[in-house]
Amino acid sequence: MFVMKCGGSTLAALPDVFFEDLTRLQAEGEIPVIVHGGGPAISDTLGKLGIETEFVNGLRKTNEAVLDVVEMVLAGQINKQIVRNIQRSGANAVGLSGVDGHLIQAQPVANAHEVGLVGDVTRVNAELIQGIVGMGYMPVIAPVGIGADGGQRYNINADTAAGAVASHLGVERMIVVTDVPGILKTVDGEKRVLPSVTVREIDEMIASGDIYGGMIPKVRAAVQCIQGEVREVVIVNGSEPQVLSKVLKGEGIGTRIVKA
Ligand SMILES: Nc1ncnc2c1ncn2[C@@H]1O[C@H](COP(=O)(O)OP(=O)(O)O)[C@@H](O)[C@H]1O
Ligand SMILES: CC(=O)N[C@@H](CCC(=O)OP(=O)(O)O)C(=O)O
Repeated sequence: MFVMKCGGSTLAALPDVFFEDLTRLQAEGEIPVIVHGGGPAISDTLGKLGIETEFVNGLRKTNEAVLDVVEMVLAGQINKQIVRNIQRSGANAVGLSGVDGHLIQAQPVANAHEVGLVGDVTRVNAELIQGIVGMGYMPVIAPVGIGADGGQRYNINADTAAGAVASHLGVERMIVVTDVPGILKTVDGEKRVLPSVTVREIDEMIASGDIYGGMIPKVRAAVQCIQGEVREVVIVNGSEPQVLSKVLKGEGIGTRIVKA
């Protein structure tokens, strides 16, 4: 089993072969568990509705009105689009949000006074995921969390949610699919993909500004989950043909984030 996080930056551009690759892997027993984003689509709909949106350190400032849109777009539009794409390629998929079956339990983030109803994951219902997988369906998870009291919803960054799902499931590998071929660094005036980076190098790259914006929650989630059972997190570009198979075969593709 492996966790695959699919970013909103790349979702619309994912080719049919990406979903065919996913389906083949499932048939071979690799079992993908998918957590998806959809940041650009949320911003789009908020814009159409005239609701202002703002990011603080990569997290969307979220109130109840924003949360309504986040849930509608992520758990509705995007989640079902991915489920349809997987089903079209011949596999079985079930879409859920973190609210369903208390799949992702959350609590307010430490800087809730700045970002509002944004959550950190406290618990993942791994049994529910195992059950869905056991029935032969690929779980497709939208990162909306639910409080322990079952009342409050939370907007969770999709990278953070994926990292937490990977940790709680105890998978060996998380693959982060995005719109760049890995972590890039400018060397001698040329942008290069780093084949692997350690936790220490990540800290240095954030401090120097080499890693910024949407890459920050990805590397933070990666660092957090490789402290546990997850052996490596690989960041890849979704438009690379058969990218998931290549990662699982150990081909040197994208950037691997490893403990040391
Ligand atoms: N060092 C880096 N290497 C590659 N991309 C980076 C780096 N630092 C920041 N980024 C930015 O991170 C973006 C990916 O994050 P994001 O747009 O949030 O994607 P997603 O929607 O897939 O989560 C890249 O398109 C790039 O602009
Ligand atoms: C708290 C927070 O920022 N949540 C994100 C959830 C979606 C997401 O993370 O999507 P990407 O993976 O496409 O960036 C948001 O509202 O945009």
